[in-house]
Amino acid sequence: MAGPVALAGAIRVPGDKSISHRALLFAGLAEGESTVRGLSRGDDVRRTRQALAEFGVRFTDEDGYLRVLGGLREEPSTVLDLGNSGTAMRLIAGVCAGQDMHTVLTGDRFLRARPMDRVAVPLRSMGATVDGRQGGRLAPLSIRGGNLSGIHYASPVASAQVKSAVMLAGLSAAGSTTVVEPVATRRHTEEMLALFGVDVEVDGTAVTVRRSTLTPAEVDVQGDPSQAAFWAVGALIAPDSRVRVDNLYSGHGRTGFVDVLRRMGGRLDFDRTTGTLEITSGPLTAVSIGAEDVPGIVDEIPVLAVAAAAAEGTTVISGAEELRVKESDRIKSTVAMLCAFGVHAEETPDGMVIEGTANRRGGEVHSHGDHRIAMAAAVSGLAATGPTVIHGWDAVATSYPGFADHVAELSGGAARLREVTS
Ligand SMILES: O=C(O)C1=C[C@@H](OP(=O)(O)O)[C@@H](O)[C@H](O)C1
Ligand SMILES: C=C(OP(=O)(O)O)C(=O)O
Repeated sequence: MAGPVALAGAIRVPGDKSISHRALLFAGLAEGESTVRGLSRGDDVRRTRQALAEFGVRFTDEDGYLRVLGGLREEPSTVLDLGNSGTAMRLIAGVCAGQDMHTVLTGDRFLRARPMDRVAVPLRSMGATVDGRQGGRLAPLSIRGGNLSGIHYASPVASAQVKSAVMLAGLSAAGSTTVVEPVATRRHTEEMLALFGVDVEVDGTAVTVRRSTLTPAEVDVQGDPSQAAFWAVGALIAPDSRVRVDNLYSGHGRTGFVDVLRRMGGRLDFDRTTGTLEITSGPLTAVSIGAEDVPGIVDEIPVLAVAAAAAEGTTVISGAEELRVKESDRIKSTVAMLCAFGVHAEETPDGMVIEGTANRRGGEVHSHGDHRIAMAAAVSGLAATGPTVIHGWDAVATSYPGFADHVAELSGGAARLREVTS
C-alpha cells in the first residue's frame, strides 16, 4: 500500500463487537426466540455463536437478521475454542459458572497467554470450580459450575469483561451479586440485560443483579465506534479528507476517542442521537492522556497513537498498563509500529511517549497477531510517503473482515491493500 491518499465518502462500519457478543449470549440464555440484526461478522463473534451452539442454542440465518432459539440444554461434548477473543472467553466463563455442567474453554496462542485469573478468582468465590494452567491463570480453563452464591466484588481492574462475567454468573446465584469498578467501563451488559427483561441496579460504579431468567428480545446492533476510530484518525491525518460514518453506537464508555481527537484540535462533528460522525482533515496538536481517559479509549489507543505521531508536539500516554494484556502487548507493538514509520516513540511502564512529526515514511510493520495494530498501521500508511507492508494482516478478520474494501472505497481506489504472509 502506498500513501499519502485523501479519504472521502460515507460508510457504515461493522456491528459493534462488544454488543454482538452480548446479543448472542443473552439470546442464547433466554428460553424462546430472539432476533439479532446488524451482528459483527468478525471471527471473534463467530466463536461465541459456535460455543453457544455446543450448549444446544439454535441459530438460523435469515435475510438481514439472525434468529436465535435460546436455552442452554446440553453440556458441551467438546472443548470450546474461542479463537482470539478475550470477551468471548471471559463472558462465557461467567455463563459456565452458573451452569451445572463441566466446560473447557481454550483459544489461540495469543488468547492462551492472556490473564484469566481476573475472572477465575471472583467466579471461584461464588462457588464455581475453575482451574487452568498456572493455577487457573491461563487457558485452557476448566469450569464446573452451578450452586452459586452472590458476592460483593470490588474489582481490582477497570474491566467490562470482568464486570460482565461476574454479572452473568450472578444471574444464576442465590442472593444478590454486586460488582464495584475502580473506574466506570462500557455498560453494554447492563443495557442489554435490561432489554432482555432483567432488573439491573446501577449506583455510580456499582452494579447489582439477582437470580433472573431472561425474556427473548429483538436486538439491533449499531455500528462499532472502535472501528470508526480508524476512519476518524485516517480522515484527520490524510490531507484533503472528509469522511462520514453513519449509525454508530454512542452510549457510555465508547466514544472517548472523539473527545481525545477534539482535544487534539481535530474537526469532528458527532450527532449522538443519530450516531453520525463527520470528520474533516486538519492539523493536530499533542495531548496528554491519563488513567481516567483509558477505559473509554482502551481499544483505540493504537490508532490514537497514529494521530499523535502526526500531531505537533509530544504526546504522553500514561495509566494504560492494561494494554500490555490485550491481543498483543499493545504498548510494545504500538511503539514498534510507530518507529517503523520513522516516528520517535518510546515505551514507559504504563504507556508511551510519542514525538509528532510531519515526515512519516511508509514502513514494514508486524501485527503481532493483533487486529488493531494491523489496522492502525494501515491508517498510518495512508498518510505516509511511500509503501507500507503489514505482516500478519490476517488478524484483521477477528473484528473487521471488510476493512480493506473500505480502504479502497474511501480512497476512490487510490489505496489498495495486498496481503503478505508473515
Ligand atoms: O467488554 C467488552 O466487550 C470489552 C471490554 C474491553 O476489555 P476489558 O474489559 O478487559 O478492558 C475491551 O478491550 C474489549 O475489546 C471488549
Ligand atoms: C481487546 C479486544 O478484544 P478482546 O479482549 O475481546 O480480545 C479488542 O478488540 O481490541
